[in-house]
Amino acid sequence: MESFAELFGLVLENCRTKMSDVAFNVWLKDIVPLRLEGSTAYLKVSTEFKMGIIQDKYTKLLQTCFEEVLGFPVEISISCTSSPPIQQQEPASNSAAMEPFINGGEYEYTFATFIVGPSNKFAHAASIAVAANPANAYNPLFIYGASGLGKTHLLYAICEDIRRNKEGYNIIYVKGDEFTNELINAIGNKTTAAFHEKYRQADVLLVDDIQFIGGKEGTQEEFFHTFNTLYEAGKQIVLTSDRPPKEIKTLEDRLRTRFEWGLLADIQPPDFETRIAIIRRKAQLLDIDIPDDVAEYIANKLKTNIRQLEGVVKKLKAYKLLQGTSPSIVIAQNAIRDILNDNLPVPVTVERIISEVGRTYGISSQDIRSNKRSAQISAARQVSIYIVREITQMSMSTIGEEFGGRDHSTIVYAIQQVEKNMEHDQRYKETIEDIIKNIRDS
Ligand SMILES: Nc1ncnc2c1ncn2[C@@H]1O[C@H](COP(=O)(O)OP(=O)(O)OP(=O)(O)O)[C@@H](O)[C@H]1O
Repeated sequence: MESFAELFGLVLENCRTKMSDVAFNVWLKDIVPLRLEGSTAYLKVSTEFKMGIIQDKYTKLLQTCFEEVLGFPVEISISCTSSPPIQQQEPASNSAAMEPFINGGEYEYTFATFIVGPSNKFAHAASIAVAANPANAYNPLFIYGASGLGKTHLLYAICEDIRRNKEGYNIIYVKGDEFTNELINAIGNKTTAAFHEKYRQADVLLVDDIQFIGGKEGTQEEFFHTFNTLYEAGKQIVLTSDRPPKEIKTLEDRLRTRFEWGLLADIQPPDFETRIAIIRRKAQLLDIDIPDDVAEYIANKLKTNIRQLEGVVKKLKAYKLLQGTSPSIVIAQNAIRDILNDNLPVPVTVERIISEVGRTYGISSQDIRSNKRSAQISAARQVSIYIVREITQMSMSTIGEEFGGRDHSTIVYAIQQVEKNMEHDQRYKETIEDIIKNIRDS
């Protein structure tokens, strides 16, 4: 289970099946899960009155439902917002690299839990070599492949392996878009020196989804220097991307060539046998029996994304816990339908587009929406308007409203300007195409 909140969601669903809807909605629905510590579940509600009722009437039920989900008994400790605060143990917010090591051990992203097949054995072998011999095997190691095929898993496995075997190594894991955000914040807060310091002191730097720096000039400049400093100092760099460097449009040539200096390793969608092995492994971890015909059915239906395969197994486990139904082909059909629906693309919002354009040009969303007329802000605003039209197909007047009540002709003019610039300026055109791709892919 990814988090206590998610797990508590299952517990609540379980409770819901054992009481009336009204009672559930009145007493249990709004409970806030705080944390699970040892075998005590800490929960919070909004009033003392609710707290009293739950303690008197529903503790037993909650305990039963917890035990059915977790497989072991728990004590319930419930507080209310007006009672003295309980110290919450939040994980350190800036340690993305620690995430996989504190997930309660349900599914650690290690080499041991990575199933190797023909589609990923090259990337796997390269990752093992890099972890065993940082900076002396392949540098940089560039792993690429479509979403959900195990790139992040391999990065975490490299981190974990080095952490275990090379004492004192400074390992930094960051996502491409977080690197950009951190840089923008550092510029805003005048802390760029600290930013340089942080990244240039890494012994191993792992950047997940590096494609997100494409088209962002300031970030590329910064990353170029970080890359050179680390490379020249003999430090290991590992990058992942959804495509090879030559297909990341608007990546500066000097970065593209550097990314190709070491080893490029691709991951392809898994073959049938690997898909079955992954389903089996996940089922074993979640302690659920999946008959062969059901596993084969799932493997035949979901061929391109391992995250979805795992999602189906999790759903089967949830059905078993909540409804007592054992995995069958019919249940698997439902689970697959749920997963595919969950994965329908989320509609892109205007805010999302503005913020992506803002990040590319180093301008805040607020300025893009404002009436400020500086050349840079106006240019970013025009690009935002163009992309909103491209992606959402909103009417000109609705776009005008989104951008602070601008009239129809201003919107038409902005779009025409961008189209004109795109015709004459290849680089400008590629930047816009890349922003659109980033938005559509994320
Ligand atoms: N070969 C494998 N063996 C076991 N589990 C795997 C394997 N490949 C992927 N997974 C699991 O599939 C899920 C998705 O993998 P991961 O997050 O690494 O994909 P990704 O390629 O980084 O995707 P994205 O580009 O969307 O971030 C994870 O839970 C991961 O553990």
